[in-house]
Amino acid sequence: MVLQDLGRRINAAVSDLTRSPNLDEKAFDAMVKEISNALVEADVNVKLVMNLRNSIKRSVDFKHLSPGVNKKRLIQKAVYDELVKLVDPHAEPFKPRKGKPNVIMFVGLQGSGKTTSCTKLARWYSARGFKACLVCADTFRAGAFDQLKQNAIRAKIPYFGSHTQTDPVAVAREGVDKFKKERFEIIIVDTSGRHRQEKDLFDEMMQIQEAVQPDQTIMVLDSTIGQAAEAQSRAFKEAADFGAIILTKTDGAAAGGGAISAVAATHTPIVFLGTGEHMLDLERFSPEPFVSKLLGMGDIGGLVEHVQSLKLDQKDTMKHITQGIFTIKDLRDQLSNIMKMGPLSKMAGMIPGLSGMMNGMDDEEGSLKLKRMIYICDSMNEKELDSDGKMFIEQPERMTRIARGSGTSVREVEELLTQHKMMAGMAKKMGGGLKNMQKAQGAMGGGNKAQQLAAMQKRMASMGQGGMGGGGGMPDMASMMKMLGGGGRGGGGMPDMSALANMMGGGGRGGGGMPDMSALANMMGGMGGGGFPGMGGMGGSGSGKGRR
Ligand SMILES: Nc1nc2c(ncn2[C@@H]2O[C@H](COP(=O)(O)OP(=O)(O)OP(=O)(O)O)[C@@H](O)[C@H]2O)c(=O)[nH]1
Repeated sequence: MVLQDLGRRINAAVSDLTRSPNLDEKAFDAMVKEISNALVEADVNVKLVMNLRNSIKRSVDFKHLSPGVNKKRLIQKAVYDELVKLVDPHAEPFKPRKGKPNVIMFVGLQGSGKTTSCTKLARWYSARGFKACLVCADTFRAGAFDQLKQNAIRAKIPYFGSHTQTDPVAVAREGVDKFKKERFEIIIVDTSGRHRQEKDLFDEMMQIQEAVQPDQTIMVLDSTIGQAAEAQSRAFKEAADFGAIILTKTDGAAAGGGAISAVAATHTPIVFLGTGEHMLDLERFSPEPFVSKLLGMGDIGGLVEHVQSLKLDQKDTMKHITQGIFTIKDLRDQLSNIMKMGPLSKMAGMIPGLSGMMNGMDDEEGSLKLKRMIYICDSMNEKELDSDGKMFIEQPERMTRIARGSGTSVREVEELLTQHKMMAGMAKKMGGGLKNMQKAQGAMGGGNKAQQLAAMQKRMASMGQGGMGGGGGMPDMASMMKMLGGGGRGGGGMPDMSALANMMGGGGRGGGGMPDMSALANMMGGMGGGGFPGMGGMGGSGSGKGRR
């Protein structure tokens, strides 16, 4: 059972209860029991589970409920709040300052995912405008420097290390001094791991700490150890003044839930979760978004952040859309942007209600479909790409040529052109409306969109809406629209929520295709750079395996 399954189980328990006609104390007790069992199976400490169970029961005291109270909402809110409490370390991590050198030192047992996480974090900061670099002070494991070097080159991060120096303290000092002189802002020092020798690990940590004076020391913990993470994080908290934790491999094990709650219980801040082997598989940890995501309520703030960090190139397309134009090349650019965002299943977790819907959807299938669409575009000549697609209707033989050139079928080419036609129609309708939208956005004070959306999500959560009990895991779009200011069809400065709703419905019209991640994410996050609604029907001709 992976973390997602834990969320689904809790979600199902709450939804079953709130939908049942007899919402009585007996049914409520059964729900609390099911949630507790799921948590214990995810290796959450039994004592913590008992506390959670008692707190939920106290919050929803059936004997003293006044008749007018909305039981459903009260129960959803109690479960949400208690889960947040369970994973909240109540400790603020260090925040790096721009324009200053911030030294971050990594420690952890061998194989915990330290070197991988160092590079992920350097890339994360680099994507957010920090000048980041890596120092390899792991002189213990042969090949450690080469591994870091390879990762760093792939992520385009400057690095320092030595094949000959055997003293980790000397390498760390030399590397940090060099990068400080070169005015790097995030200097990440990777140290050697030990195999179950905590004393050695902490001794070396102290020595390097002494030499490089880190602003933050991060311990990397493999979350598959579940609640055993408590002992390690407790020892670490005592040894490191500025200690924070990254929990890795949360993608593979339900025990991640146990590890998160165990670390939280020691009040050591959890800064990030490792969610896979890929460079982009690092998610900032924050209790409320984490629980929202776990319960299928999405993490809009996280989605916005993710999209912004990808620095997607939308300039040409946006310029076109403001003029009411949408060429096939624009479609191709959007398809590539979707590909850059990472596996569809991961994106889905951030979108309210979507993770449940994507249940069973195959990432490989989705990305294959996208690739074939890109191949089709790549087989077109410049004139065709810059066209509005009409030339294919006038000269259908062009389709045959392209199908042959791209190794696809004429039907697939037709589908792509239909998709394009629909989007071009939307672009035309939007035309100048988008310009107004950007103007209005400026007039709104240019506030931080990510913050606004995160606040909105918080509000949704506290209202007990969203994925839980929203009927089949879908969010309550009406209230979401209300919260966003009444929908923006009139170009009033807010995103086009009707298009968003369509996309959340994921190709509903087309019959179980892929939802439009790029457009959705852009609409939510890329207001400055402009939104891009309208690919809801994509995949309508797809495999139909979106909802098995
Ligand atoms: N699935 C998954 N695998 C991960 C994650 N983080 C790291 N890994 C994998 O875990 C393995 C060990 O990672 P390393 O980064 O080499 O571990 P390390 O702690 O630096 O190891 P030493 O240098 O030997 O101390 C590698 O195969 C990584 O790809 C994660 O979040 N999810």
